[in-house]
Amino acid sequence: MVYLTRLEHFNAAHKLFNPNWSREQNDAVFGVCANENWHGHNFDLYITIKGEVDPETGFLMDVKKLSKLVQEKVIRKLDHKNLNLDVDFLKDKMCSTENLAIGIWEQLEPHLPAQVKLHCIKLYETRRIYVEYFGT
Ligand SMILES: Nc1nc2c(c(=O)[nH]1)N=C([C@H](O)[C@H](O)COP(=O)(O)OP(=O)(O)OP(=O)(O)O)CN2
Repeated sequence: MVYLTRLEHFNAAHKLFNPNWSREQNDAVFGVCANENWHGHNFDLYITIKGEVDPETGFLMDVKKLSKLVQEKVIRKLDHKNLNLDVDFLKDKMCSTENLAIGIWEQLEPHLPAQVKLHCIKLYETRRIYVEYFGT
């Protein structure tokens, strides 16, 4: 079994805000991240797939094709977007890094070629904050 990782990148705005709570409760729980007028992040997204090496190519999968797929199925929906307002797969969800990582997995996993499995979505919200998701 071999593991292959591709790094992608996107910028997006969001706020952490639970619409079922009062302004005060949101401020108390999320602090500046609940700022009504949004804040932004430069996200780094590490996509790790696993499987066996094809002896004819030496590849698990052509990483350029993986990148194209991630761009098409994930980055296009997120880059330069407002995560609370613009992203169909986050509708009615809290825009945390955890939910974003899970959503990215769900967008990508069904489209991978049969010979590879998705191993991990690792998503950096800031240099110091990241989430790893390994599926259900
Ligand atoms: N479990 C989670 N906790 C927090 C999340 C999250 O997605 N999951 N997100 C946030 C905020 O979005 C926040 O914007 C984090 O950024 P920041 O405070 O800038 O983070 P850093 O600690 O890296 O930066 P400092 O410069 O140290 O403030 C909060 N919590």
